[in-house]
Amino acid sequence: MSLSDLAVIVNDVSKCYQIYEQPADRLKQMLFPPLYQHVLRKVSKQYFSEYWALKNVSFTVEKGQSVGIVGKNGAGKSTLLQIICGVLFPTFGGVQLNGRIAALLELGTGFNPEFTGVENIYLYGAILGLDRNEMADRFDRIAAFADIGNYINQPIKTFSSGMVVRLAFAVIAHVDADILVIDEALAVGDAFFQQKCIRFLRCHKEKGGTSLFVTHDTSSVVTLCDKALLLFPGSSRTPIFGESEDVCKLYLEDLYSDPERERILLHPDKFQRNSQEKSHTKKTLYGDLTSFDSIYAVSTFKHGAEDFGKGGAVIIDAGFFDDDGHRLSMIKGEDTVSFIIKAKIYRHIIWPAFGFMLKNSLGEYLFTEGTDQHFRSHKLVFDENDIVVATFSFTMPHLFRGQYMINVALAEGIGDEHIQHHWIHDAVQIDVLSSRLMHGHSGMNNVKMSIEIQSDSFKGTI
Ligand SMILES: Nc1ncnc2c1ncn2[C@@H]1O[C@H](COP(=O)(O)OP(=O)(O)OP(=O)(O)O)[C@@H](O)[C@H]1O
Repeated sequence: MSLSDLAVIVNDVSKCYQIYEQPADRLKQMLFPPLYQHVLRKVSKQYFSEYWALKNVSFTVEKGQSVGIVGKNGAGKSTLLQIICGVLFPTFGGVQLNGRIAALLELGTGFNPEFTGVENIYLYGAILGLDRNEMADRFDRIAAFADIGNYINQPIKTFSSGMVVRLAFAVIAHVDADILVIDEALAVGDAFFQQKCIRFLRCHKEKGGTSLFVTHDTSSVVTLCDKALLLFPGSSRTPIFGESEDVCKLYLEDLYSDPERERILLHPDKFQRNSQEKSHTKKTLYGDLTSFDSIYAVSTFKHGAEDFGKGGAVIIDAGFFDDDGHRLSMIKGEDTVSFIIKAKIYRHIIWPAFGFMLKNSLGEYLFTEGTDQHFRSHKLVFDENDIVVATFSFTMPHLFRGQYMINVALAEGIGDEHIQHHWIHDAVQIDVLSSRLMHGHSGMNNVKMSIEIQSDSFKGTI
């Protein structure tokens, strides 16, 4: 691999912070630096202790790769990103970049709180090397992406943290950066904005762009990143760089091997079987699943959501309904529900097919359903001015905690050879308020659980 194939080269980077116990020590260190102490013939004294946040970090990122940076709190992830972006100097080592970099670091970095959103867009552009005309060309797209309405004309200091992230992401998404650096920013925006950012990041990668993310969410690293870097607090271990899945496994191992966590959880002596239980040789316990409901809040149809299509039909409603046709705003895992898509037809359509896709916060499709194959033999035709309604009835799956979105679509044609007449991103939102799942994407329905204990120490049977 030649140097020109690399976007980022991090070469033996170390960062030492000086820790002062009290503010006066910082002043003393400034007034009496070691050389001055030498001149005064005083015994050289250091008023700070050293903390090595990073030690000997080296890795390279190829053009077009996405890299996730993981590690426990205080492992040095943000420090490393700041060094890569050039806002912090390393104590030793260096970073080489090949391409234009745009970063979303700590909330509001690069923005002036006194300036309006509009002024900050131009300021941010200037920092990234784009002149006023170049930014003016992109302004409408940036404002549409940020979607913060008239707040864009207000000073940034009046923005909520979510609005700051929306604006910052909108800018870095439109400056034609080759390398994007993002520090936990996606966790701040709302679910619709997150989906928009994920779509943008996938698109950036498809076009050959490079990205570096800091996150605590290993599933997003495995899904979005080719490689990952694991850092350890206080540089206690050598950083590990490798395939994202392997590195995330090591990160989880590191996280769960915390001795403090084990000390709290492992008290075997506190849990003894009672004497009555000891009189049995076998005991079967049945799981009480009813006390662990999965409960979801479901939005209504989002009019004006992002969409595309040829316009031969327009989806005018979508949502969850019960058997009596009432729209549902609250659903439990395993409830029987109907997901309904309603459309108005604007021209003659042959082989029409409805579909919907349930996505997690990373934009991954967890479930997709479509009418295409099931209705082929009916040789369906829709005509201008028809109102058509597709109903999908099913038992609601158990979902992991988080926010989910549903895309809805109406296409014409068979299989992959079809025209999308109307596709709406994020038409309906599901918020999981409680979940019986501890891991994974979704749980199985109608699960019965039991545990049988067989032991020689038991006497008798139940
Ligand atoms: N300016 C500073 N002065 C002194 N110590 C600092 C400074 N900035 C960071 N540190 C320390 O360096 C270590 C690494 O901090 P950093 O913010 O890079 O970690 P992180 O992995 O991003 O943590 P988190 O996941 O909690 O955001 C921490 O122990 C932090 O206290």
